[in-house]
Amino acid sequence: MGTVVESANQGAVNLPTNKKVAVIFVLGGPGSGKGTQCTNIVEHFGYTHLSAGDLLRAEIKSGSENGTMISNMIKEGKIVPSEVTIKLLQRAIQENGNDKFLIDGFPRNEENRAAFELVTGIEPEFVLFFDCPEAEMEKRLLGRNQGREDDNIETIRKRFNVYMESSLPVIEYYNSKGKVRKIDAVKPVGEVFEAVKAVFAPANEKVAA
Ligand SMILES: Nc1ncnc2c1ncn2[C@@H]1O[C@H](COP(=O)(O)OP(=O)(O)OP(=O)(O)O)[C@@H](O)[C@H]1O
Ligand SMILES: Nc1ccn([C@@H]2O[C@H](COP(=O)(O)O)[C@@H](O)[C@H]2O)c(=O)n1
Ligand SMILES: [Mg+2]
Repeated sequence: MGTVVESANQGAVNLPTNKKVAVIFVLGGPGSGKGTQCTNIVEHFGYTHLSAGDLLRAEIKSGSENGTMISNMIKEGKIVPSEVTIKLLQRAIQENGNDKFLIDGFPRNEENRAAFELVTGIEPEFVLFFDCPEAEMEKRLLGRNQGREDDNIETIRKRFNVYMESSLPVIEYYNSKGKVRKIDAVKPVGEVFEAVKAVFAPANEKVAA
C-alpha cells in the first residue's frame, strides 16, 4: 500500500502533506448497501469510513457558503462539482490519524475520478463494487427511514439514472484495469459481509486481543 498525498494538494487544504495512505473506493448503486458494509469493514479491518454523501450533508449542516448549492444538487440526485467534494475528502483524510480509508460513494462520475487522481495523486488499491438489482435498491431506499431528503421515489429514479449514465462507466474504467472486486449485494447483510471478508482477509484481519 502507500500513496502519498502531496504537492498536488496545493490550494486545496492547508494541512500537513506527504501522508501515505491506502484508499479503497466503495461503489454501487443507491441503496446497494455501501454504508452498511463499510460499518462492518471498519469494525473488522480497522479502516476509516469516509462517505462522500455524509461529508456533503455535514457541509450543508455546517452553514457553509456551498450549503444551498449542495442541498439543491442532492435533492435533484445530481453530482456536486468535484472540487467541493474532493476538498472535503482531502480534509477528512489529512485530519485523520489513520492511514487506510474506505471512500464510499466516490468517484461518482468521470469528472470525480479524474480530478481526484490529478489533485491528490491517489490511486485506489481496489474498488469494492456492490452489485444489486434496481428493484431491490428501490425497496431498500424507500424503507430506509433515515429522514434523507433524497429517499423519495422521484429523486430515487433520478439517482438511478445518474448511476447508470455516470457512475457505472467509472466502475467499468476500473474493471478494465483489473481493480474491481465485485460483490453480490442482493443477499442478506451477513452473507454480503462474508463475501466482503473474503476480499479483505487475511492480510487485514485485526489480531484478536
Ligand atoms: N444486504 C441487505 N439486505 C437488506 N437490506 C439492506 C442490506 N444492506 C443494507 N440494507 C438496508 O438498505 C438500506 C440502504 O443501505 P445503505 O444505506 O447501506 O446503502 P448505500 O449504498 O449506502 O445507499 P446510498 O448510496 O443511498 O447512501 C438501509 O436501510 C440498510 O439497512
Ligand atoms: N461523489 C458524490 C457523492 C454524493 N453526491 C451527492 O450526494 C447524494 C447522496 O450520496 P450518497 O452516497 O449518500 O447516496 C448523491 O445523490 C449526490 O447528490 C455527490 O454529488 N458526489
Ligand atoms: Mg450510503
